[in-house]
Amino acid sequence: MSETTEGPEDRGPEDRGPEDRGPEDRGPAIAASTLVIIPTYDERENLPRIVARVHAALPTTHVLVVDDGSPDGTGDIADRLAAESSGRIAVLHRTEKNGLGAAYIEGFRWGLDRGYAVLVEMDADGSHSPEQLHRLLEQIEAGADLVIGSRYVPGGSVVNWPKRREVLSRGGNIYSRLALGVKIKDITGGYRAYRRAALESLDLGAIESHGYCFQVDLAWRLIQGGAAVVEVPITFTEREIGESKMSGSIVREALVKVTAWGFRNRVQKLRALTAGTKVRA
Ligand SMILES: Nc1nc2c(ncn2[C@@H]2O[C@H](COP(=O)(O)OP(=O)(O)O[C@H]3O[C@H](CO)[C@@H](O)[C@H](O)[C@@H]3O)[C@@H](O)[C@H]2O)c(=O)[nH]1
Repeated sequence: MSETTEGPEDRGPEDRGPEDRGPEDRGPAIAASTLVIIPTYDERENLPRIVARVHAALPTTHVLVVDDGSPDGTGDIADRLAAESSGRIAVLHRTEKNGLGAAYIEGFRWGLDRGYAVLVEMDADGSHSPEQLHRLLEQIEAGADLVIGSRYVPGGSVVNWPKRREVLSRGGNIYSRLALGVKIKDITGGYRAYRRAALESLDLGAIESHGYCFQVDLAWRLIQGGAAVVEVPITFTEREIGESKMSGSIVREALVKVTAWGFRNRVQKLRALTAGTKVRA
């Protein structure tokens, strides 16, 4: 299904100890065992910029690009970046566009197999600022299982997003909160850091969400499992180059799935209530 291009050294974080921390290390110590996963579809101009920003902000952090056979040649650019990266960038090539969820799951598996302590989700288009990644990692170091970079907590913001997109996003978050009974303000947000144990606790093979409701799906599964989920404020900036891959079918998938999860949860709670046991969330 997919093939990997790795940088020349192909060293996972398990190969490095604290003695390897040099003066170039910036940000929290855990940055050196962090993998930033960047899914790409037609992001040829954005990819080199975002990768350079990640490494300028956190020089020891590794990057995995998961490209779905982008027609614009993003995959070739990713290969070139990997070849020049001294092992800090790797690339997973998938044969065709198959959704954000499937791309991330393949990236998570790759990162878990190689021993990374933290796995980060980040868009390629610059909406998620690598300069704010340390905020997410600091919360992982403080004990969180999942940290969501949040546009909708105090201090968070959205810059240059078309009004209808912001309304859709805010509406989707309010609907998810009501349907699922959770307190998270930005459960659809895609700038995240996962502690590896949190991902290991999930049956990744059972996750079928294709589009952006994948974000809700994962957070919801973790909340139900009792994980510590924390939001930190971020500034989300609309892309300057290229186009969003958001579509009607992505919105419909989210609406149908979130409604079904919420309904199922209410039924479970009712059953538990009558049986005298407790259901999370
Ligand atoms: N490999 C792969 N990558 C994809 C696919 N679809 C989208 N991507 C990549 O996923 C990232 C996000 O896609 P965009 O289409 O730019 O997202 P957006 O509209 O800005 O989405 C925003 O809202 C989503 C839903 O709330 C969020 O999940 C996302 O993080 C962001 O906040 C980009 O790097 C894009 O290339 C796919 O099928 N396959």
